[in-house]
Formats: sequence, structure tokens, C-alpha cells
Amino acid sequence: MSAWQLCEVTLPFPVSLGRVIATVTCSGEKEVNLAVQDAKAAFKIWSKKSGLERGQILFEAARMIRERTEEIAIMETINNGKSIFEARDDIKTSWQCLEFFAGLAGSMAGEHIQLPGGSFGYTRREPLGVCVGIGAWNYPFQIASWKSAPALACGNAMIFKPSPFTPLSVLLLAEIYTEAGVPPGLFNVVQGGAATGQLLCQHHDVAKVSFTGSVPTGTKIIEMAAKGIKPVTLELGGKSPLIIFSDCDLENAVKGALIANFLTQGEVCCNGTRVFVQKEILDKFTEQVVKATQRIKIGDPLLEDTRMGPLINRPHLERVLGFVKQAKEQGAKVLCGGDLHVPRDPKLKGGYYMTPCVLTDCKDDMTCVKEEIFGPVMSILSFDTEAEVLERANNTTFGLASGVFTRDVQRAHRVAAELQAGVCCINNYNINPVELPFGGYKKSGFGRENGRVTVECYSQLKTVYVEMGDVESVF
Ligand SMILES: NC(=O)C1=CN([C@@H]2O[C@H](COP(=O)(O)OP(=O)(O)OC[C@H]3O[C@@H](n4cnc5c(N)ncnc54)[C@H](O)[C@@H]3O)[C@@H](O)[C@H]2O)C=CC1
Ligand SMILES: CCCC(=O)O
Repeated sequence: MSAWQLCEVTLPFPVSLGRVIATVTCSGEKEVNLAVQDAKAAFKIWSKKSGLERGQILFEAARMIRERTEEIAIMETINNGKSIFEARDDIKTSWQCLEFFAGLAGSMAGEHIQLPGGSFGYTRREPLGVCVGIGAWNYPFQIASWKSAPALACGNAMIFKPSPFTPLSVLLLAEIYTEAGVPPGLFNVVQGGAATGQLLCQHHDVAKVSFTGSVPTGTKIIEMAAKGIKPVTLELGGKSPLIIFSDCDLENAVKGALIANFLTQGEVCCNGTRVFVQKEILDKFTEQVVKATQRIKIGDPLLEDTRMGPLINRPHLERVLGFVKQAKEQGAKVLCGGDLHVPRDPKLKGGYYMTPCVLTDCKDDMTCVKEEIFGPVMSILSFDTEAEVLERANNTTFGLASGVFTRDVQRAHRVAAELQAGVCCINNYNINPVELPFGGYKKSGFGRENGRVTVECYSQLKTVYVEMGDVESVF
């Protein structure tokens, strides 16, 4: 089968303003095999370097990303449609991630264990080999950085496949790694959709798959990995709760709710889209949230003051608008937004824009409350007591993130402990510093990105026993 027969995407790729920005060739079997072959060769060189040596190269790559922030951010905005303001932040968390794992690389070590008779054992923390990273379209550069930085720091090679909707910015990352001094082929990019992803996951020389995307695709990835007994990291979807108690700082809670719902056009896996508000402050909170939402500047994502750009593509826009329509049919009230938006600027007319939406009168069994919308749609629900809201917040198959706003410090920690989610933010939301592990519970996946613990996701432990006496034979 030729490479082209294996492509499932129609080329050229459209972007979110409805214009073609580039034509990218899909990688088929031949290209995937070549990438794996090159990665294996590069792995031999890279894995023999000391952690400190690897760290030095990653620090250099981080420095280059930081220096080229503006260029990469512009590319990301064109790639995805998010505002340049946000794209800069994605680039920042990317070089920070490289710096964090560059710093850890030199301290990766095993243990020495004393045993009877002077014998001893030790453990070696070793890389896995050729790792595959498969990314979603919402944070293309950041996802590639969050996967490759720990992989490379631990001594692995990585082949990365971006989403076919956002194929471009990761190429800059590959260029930077090469210029910083990683061996050729250590970080390689292959382009394509599901077919290319499958070839990567099923390749017998691939040691691990780290995936960011939807639950249905994550299920397929884990099935393919199971056949090869390969470890996987799965960063999947979410329907996270944000709980706002009546004793909160209201102004902060309103700001938190907007951050929890409208960054990157709401296309954020960890968004707090189920906003539970205690009855006493429901009206006041709702009024302020609606006012603030109506002020969000929609427009050209490359302009400094734009805070919301177009959604990723037309089918996704239609899907999100469909969720709003269904919410109305099921009894929710639209307080603002939820409509198609056609900007006045003629050059933006083909863009996949909608107005950010706040829904109220939501009930737990409505589709908009149960399913991940992945667009700018906030659902407000009211509650009476802590016990009640905890039960309702946890009543979901997802478990990526959560948040709580309260001035009661004991309640804040009690609620954080009870929420079934991999991340909980107290008195803020969507704050994901690279020093802290990020990842889900339940159907939101497993394995972690960022934080020290991620070293365990990209390395394996070898035990070495050393005999200092004679062999005592039982035969
Ligand atoms: N937990 C997290 O960190 C994040 C999760 N997501 C989730 O991702 C979803 C949206 O992203 P999409 O790109 O639409 O997800 P998707 O699951 O459709 O695609 C993700 C990636 O998997 C590839 N792929 C598709 N089918 C495949 C297959 N059979 N084998 C191998 N690879 C395959 C795609 O080409 C793409 O690169 C949402 O559900 C969102 O919640 C998005 C970002 C972050
Ligand atoms: C913080 C990561 C958010 C995403 O990738 O959706």
C-alpha cells in the first residue's frame, strides 16, 4: 500500500479562518518506518549521554524557544486560531517545560541497596527507547513540548504526530531541537491522521505511546498498545466541575469561571464547564458572569486586544452550536451568546466564529452538562449544600480537573480531597504550572505530564544484583 492510500485526511488543510495556509504531505508506512529507523539510530547516541549532557542541550532548546517566542506564537495563532495573547502563554509553558526537565535530567538516578554478606543491589533508571507522541489540535506546540521534554530528558527518542488540523508549529520545535544539538532523527515529526497514528502505535520498534485527544481515540490507542504490551499515557477529555460557594470572593470567582470556560475558544480539555453556584449568590454571580462574557473581544486572533478567535473548523463549530440548540430544547436558558458570529472585517468572514455562551437553568441530566462540548459554552447549575454538590460534581465518567472557590480554608481542602479528578484548583482555575503533575482520573486517562513524577512515565527501572561471595548451590 502506498503512503497516499494510507492518508485519511483531505489535503490541503484548511485553517480556522477558512483559508489554506499550507499543504502538508501525509506520512504513510514508508515514512513511518524511516522515522522509526532514524529514531532508533539517534536513540543509541542520545541514551549514552549523561543526564547532565542531555540537560544542557534541552536548556539550549528552551533558550531558543524563548528567544523565538513571537515567531512561534504567530505561527501557532495561524495554525490554531487562538489569540496571539494566549499563544504567547503556550510558548512560555513550553520552554518552561523544557527547562524543568532539563534540570531534572542530571538528577535521574537509581538506588544502592546493601544485602547480606556484603552483596548488594542497585537500580538503574533507563530510557524506554523510541516513544511516540500523538497530539490534539487545541495546544499543538505545547502538547508536543510537554511530551517531548520529559521523553528526551530521560534519554528516549520521540516521533511526534500532530493533529492534521494543526500540522505546522511542531515543525519549529523539531527545527529548534536539531539546532540545539540533539542527534538527527531523535525528535521527528510525521504528518497525517488516524492511519498514520495507527502505523505508529502498531510499530514493533515503538516502546511507548503518549496520546492527547478524545476518549474514543484513546480507547483505540490503548487497544493497539495492549497488543504490543506497550505503556501508554492518555490525556483525554473532561467535563470538569467548578464549585462556587457563597462565601467566595465573588469578583475572583467570576474571573475564574471565565478562565475556566473561554480560553482557546473553550477548546480546552480541563475546562470547568459545569459551574455549580451556591443558591445564595446565584443571581449576583450569573449577572456578573454574563456581563463579563459579553465584553469578551472576538475577532482577528493576531490582534493584541482579541481574546477569542475562531473555532478550529466548520464541523466542530456546527457541533458546538448543535449543543447549544439541544440545551435550549432540553430546557436550559441562553443568557448570552451561542450564536454564529460573522465579523465585520471582510478578511475574517470565512472564519468559524461563535459568540461565547452562558447557559442557566441547567439540570444534571441535560446533554450540555453531561457531554464534553469543547467550545465556549458554560453551564451554570445551582446547589444548596457541600455534600450535595460533591455528589453531583463526581457524578461523571470524566475526572480531569476541578475547582473550588471559597474563603473557608478547611472546606477548600476537604472539597479538594473529595473531588474525583486528577487536578483541583483552589480559588483560581486552569493554572497548570510545569512543576505540577497534570493528568486525569477515570475516563480522562492516566499517566501524567509535567512534575517530577513524569520521569516514571518515560523510563524503566533495572535491578542489578551483585554477588560478593561464592555461589551457594542447592544442587
Ligand atoms: N487531557 C488533555 O490533556 C487533553 C485532551 N484533549 C481532548 O482531545 C479531544 C479533541 O482533540 P481531537 O484532536 O479532536 O481528538 P482526536 O481523538 O480526534 O485526535 C487526537 C489525535 O489522535 C489522532 N488519531 C485519530 N484517530 C487515531 C487512531 N485510530 N490511531 C492513532 N491516532 C489517531 C488524530 O489524528 C490526532 O492527532 C477532546 O476530547 C479533548 O478533551 C485535548 C487536549 C488536551
Ligand atoms: C493544560 C492543557 C490544556 C489542554 O491541552 O487542553
